[in-house]
Amino acid sequence: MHPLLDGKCLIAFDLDGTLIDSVPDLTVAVARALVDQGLSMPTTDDVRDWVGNGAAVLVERALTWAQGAPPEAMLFDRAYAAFLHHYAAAPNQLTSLYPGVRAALSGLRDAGFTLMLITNKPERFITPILDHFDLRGCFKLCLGGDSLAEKKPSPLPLLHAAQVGGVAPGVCVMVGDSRHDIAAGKAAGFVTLALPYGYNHGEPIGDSEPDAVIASLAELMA
Ligand SMILES: O=C(O)COP(=O)(O)O
Ligand SMILES: [Mg+2]
Repeated sequence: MHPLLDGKCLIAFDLDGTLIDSVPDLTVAVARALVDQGLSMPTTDDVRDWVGNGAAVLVERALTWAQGAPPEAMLFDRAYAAFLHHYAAAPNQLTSLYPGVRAALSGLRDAGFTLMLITNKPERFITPILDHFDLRGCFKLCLGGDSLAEKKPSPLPLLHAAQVGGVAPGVCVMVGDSRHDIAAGKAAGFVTLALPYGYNHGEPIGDSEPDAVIASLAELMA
């Protein structure tokens, strides 16, 4: 077991860039949404840097990139609706689990940890994706970016998770790939563990000063 899990009982996991490599499917949905508006298509590398603040900000960043200026409200509304439509049609076509995820989640659950999922993704996409990978049963609670009044980097969803788990923030851990996970974790009083392989706007996750950077989820059980 990783030493920072000592004495802890609740672990909150981020989804995109932490458990799943979702950028290929996000790219297809964003590209289709932009083409629907007569705009040009981004690449996977473009989209990777736009992920992390939820779907609305993703679409806003994509439109700003395509037009060279922030979108007007009507264009945004059309493109956002198109993105939701296209992503809902194929959230799992090209998405894969990162190495070590399945074994770590089942191992930690069997070791007695309460596992929760806190993503900035819209809540409606959580169940289809977790069901696809047969992971829904690992989590006691799953929160999306629109489940509560605030999303990460706000500590609100993490504090809510601790409350639902009936434990103090000091015995909770946040595991994530982006500065928003680490900022939320620090503000909530959680221990923070970071993965370097995900999506962090092109910055090294160590810059956010998590309590530790681990190479993969396998290190949680090692
Ligand atoms: O939808 C996003 O922007 C990212 O979601 P995440 O919080 O699971 O990384
Ligand atoms: Mg993430």
